Amino acid sequence: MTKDTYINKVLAKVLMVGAGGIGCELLKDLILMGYGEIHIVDLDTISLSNLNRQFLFRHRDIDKSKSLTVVNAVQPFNFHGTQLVSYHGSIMDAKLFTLEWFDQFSIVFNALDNIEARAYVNRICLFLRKLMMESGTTGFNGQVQPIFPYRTECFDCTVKETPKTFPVCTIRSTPSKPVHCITWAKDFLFAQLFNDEAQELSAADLSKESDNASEIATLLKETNELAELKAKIAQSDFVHEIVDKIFRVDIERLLLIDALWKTRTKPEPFRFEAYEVELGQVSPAIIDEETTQWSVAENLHVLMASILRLQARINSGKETFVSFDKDDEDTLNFVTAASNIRSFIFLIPIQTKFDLKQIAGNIIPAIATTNAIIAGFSALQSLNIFGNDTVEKSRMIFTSTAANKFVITSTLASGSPKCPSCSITRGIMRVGATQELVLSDLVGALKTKYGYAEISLVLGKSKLIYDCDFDDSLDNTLHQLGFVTGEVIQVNDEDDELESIELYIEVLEADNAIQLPDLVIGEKKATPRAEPEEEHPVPTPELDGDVVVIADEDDDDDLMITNGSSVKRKHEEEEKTTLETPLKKTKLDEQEEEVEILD
Ligand SMILES: Nc1ncnc2c1ncn2[C@@H]1O[C@H](COP(=O)(O)OP(=O)(O)OP(=O)(O)O)[C@@H](O)[C@H]1O
Ligand SMILES: [Zn+2]
Repeated sequence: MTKDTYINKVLAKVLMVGAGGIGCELLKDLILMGYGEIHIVDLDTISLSNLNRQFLFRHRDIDKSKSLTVVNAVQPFNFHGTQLVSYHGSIMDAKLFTLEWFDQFSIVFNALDNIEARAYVNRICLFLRKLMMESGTTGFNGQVQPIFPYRTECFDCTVKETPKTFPVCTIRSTPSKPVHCITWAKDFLFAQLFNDEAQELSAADLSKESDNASEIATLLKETNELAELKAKIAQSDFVHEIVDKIFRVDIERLLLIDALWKTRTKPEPFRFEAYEVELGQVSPAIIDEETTQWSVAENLHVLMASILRLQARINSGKETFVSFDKDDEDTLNFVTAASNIRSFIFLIPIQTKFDLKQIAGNIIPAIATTNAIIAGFSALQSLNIFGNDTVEKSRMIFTSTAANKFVITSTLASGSPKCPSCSITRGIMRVGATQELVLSDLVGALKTKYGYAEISLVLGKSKLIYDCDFDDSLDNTLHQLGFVTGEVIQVNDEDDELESIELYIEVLEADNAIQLPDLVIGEKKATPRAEPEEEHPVPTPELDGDVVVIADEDDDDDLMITNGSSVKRKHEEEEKTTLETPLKKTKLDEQEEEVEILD
């Protein structure tokens, strides 16, 4: 490191987003490297399952804020006296984290676990032309991507595959894989019985997925009966009624729908009586045997035991409902046993509790070593930023499981001309008095400033607020239309001659003018926000068994049932198992071979 690099680094203020698996490692590295000031943002609290790899946390820290806890945890080795500032909140909270706030940092290190937050930070860094060090790991795979805005590929330059979901009818009527039964047990059965916030699908939702009227009627009936049973949760025969309904009555009803079984093997309704003797001989210790495959009677024992415990928790009044959590033994036991008995009925292989936990909870195990390697390279790569030839010296880094190489590097590619984020000219628009300024003021200002003859305006992801055929809102105030700090507006040339632009809206308290950024607007070339094109197919990784990562709104590691999708049953065979984030191909400078890149 040269003297200049050292001085610049010591003076630098950097941001680290995410204090989880990569974040803990990265913070340690940045502190030991002697960065002057590090700000840390994380929205989460520490949970038991974090402790095996997020080494800055201890058992006593469970339920405490991650970002606040890491700051104290690193003090014993904060040899260079790095200033640390932490924030508990989502980086996407534009009120808390304004553009001005982002602008104070020389580098933004992403140590996140979801596409949405990464893409958000990417866009902010593009607006501010700020360097971002993107990193991610999944199991043994990991990568670091330095992003120099408008010079090298940004996070959105490669197509990110939407996480996999399953058609509802596969889950509810015709499961064929363990993961279908797990999803049913966790997202349908468990949620319906023990979680008040569970939402059930309407007939309209179901009809989008199946053309079979009797199937839809059966599924709705199933759910209504479950809701009636749930009302009996405090009663002593609850357990037997549940088992009989879900594993016998519901299955018998499904069997009446001939169309479902023309090409599929029929399920066999479960008869409690057939296992009564064996059930009496099951050792209660079976519940702790995580890596053995339980017999049908053992699954039945665990199911009944877990229902009793969950029933007692709710009856005690301490909890009004219980949510599935892979670290909550009662919920995991219930889902394992219910899923396995359903698998048995549908002639699908049974899973051990250990395997099921991976699938239902944390799907691809996070590996501490991969996090450590990736965090190390993320920190090391940041040193390039302070020297000369920064782009030329920077590399993408990938972990490798090949016998003779641990990491693979590649030079940074330039941004894709089709990228919805970095192929578009962007700037920051500052507006005050949004309660007084009306849309026509803005339309006029935009046309004058940028030379458009006629424009259309799209607010946020897709809200068209103005074009020449839709001028109803011209007299509405910007406030009424939803102009708030953090929102983005896209300006398109109705004549298709000039490029579109995207403006980040920053609402100012005092000033009442519209301040538009100076932008050079060329002739129209690519269509912004274009759909990803076929010519860059995203390969689907081969995974063993049914390991999948599927995101829902709250937890990126959750499985979920497709809900209201327009995919009908005939497409169900097309379902794919995917990683949380996409893979793409890139050329390598050293090996001249192609590798798969994991974001
Ligand atoms: N929008 C966001 N703003 C701030 N922090 C975020 C945001 N989204 C995710 N994070 C944080 O990024 C970190 C990612 O770390 P990691 O991948 O290890 O996930 P985790 O939730 O700690 O672990 P696991 O999901 O495996 O239990 C988490 O601490 C998470 O809270
Ligand atoms: Zn891009």
